Amino acid sequence: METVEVTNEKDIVIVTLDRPYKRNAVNRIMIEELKQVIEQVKYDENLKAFVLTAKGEDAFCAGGDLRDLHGELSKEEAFALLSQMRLVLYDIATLPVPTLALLNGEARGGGCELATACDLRIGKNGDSYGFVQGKLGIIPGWGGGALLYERISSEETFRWLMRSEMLKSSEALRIGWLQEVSDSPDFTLFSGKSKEQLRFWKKQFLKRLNEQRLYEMMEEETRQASELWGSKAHKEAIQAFYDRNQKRG
Ligand SMILES: CC[C@@H](C(=O)O)C(=O)SCCNC(=O)CCNC(=O)[C@H](O)C(C)(C)COP(=O)(O)OP(=O)(O)OC[C@H]1O[C@@H](n2cnc3c(N)ncnc32)[C@H](O)[C@@H]1OP(=O)(O)O
Repeated sequence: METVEVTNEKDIVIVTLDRPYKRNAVNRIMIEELKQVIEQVKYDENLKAFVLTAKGEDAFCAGGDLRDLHGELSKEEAFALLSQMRLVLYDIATLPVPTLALLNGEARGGGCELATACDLRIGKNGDSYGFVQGKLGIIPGWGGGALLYERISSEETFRWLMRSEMLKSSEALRIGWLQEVSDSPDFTLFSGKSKEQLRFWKKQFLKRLNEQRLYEMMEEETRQASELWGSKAHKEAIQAFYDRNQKRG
């Protein structure tokens, strides 16, 4: 694959985002490749656990690729494109095995949404993470806000989405978005556990989740994000990003 690397270590699938030169931003090719990966793992009876990480030291994922997911998309085009990635996140969140995001670097926007689709998150000391969409004139486009309500308290979710700021790993740990902070995140959590153990624990974990309600909340979020996609504030934010990078040459 061009933008995603998939390895399998004793039935633990490790998916590594592989666009480090673009801070692992999610472009259309990566969406397609993630869809293919999820379609495979969803039905893999041998699967014990699912790990999501990324190449490079700087970023786990800088969100949607602002060249692909630009402001000129119509509401309908934005909804269709955002929905593809939303369905990937929903499938990750409802996999029948434990899922773990090993955050090799910062996560921003959709990168936080993607990490939040996993059951658990381990980050690195000193990194930062932010649902920054509010500062870009939009809201999470892949249903990540709805997922966040499943991971941390409603009040902290509400606050983070409205603050739209980057949080240091220590703060992300305090609010319960990170479960661990380490200099070298790994998935030894799963070591020595059988498929039966791991799948049962995930079955128990999913019992508290109303999957239909989550699906509907995620879809509603994508629809609202699409309504905002062509807004002046969003177009200006994207232009500012282009201009910033143009100036830097
Ligand atoms: C649908 C997605 C939507 C959602 O649902 O919520 C979102 O994800 S909204 C959030 C979108 N993401 C962002 O706004 C982040 C944009 N990027 C940045 O702010 C900065 O790049 C950075 C992440 C803070 C890193 O800054 P810095 O260390 O100064 O590196 P560069 O800016 O030079 O980036 C290196 C390289 O990567 C490219 N890049 C980074 N982020 C993106 C992106 N989101 N889309 C496309 N490309 C991205 C950047 O352009 C540089 O490449 P070159 O220009 O080729 O050098």
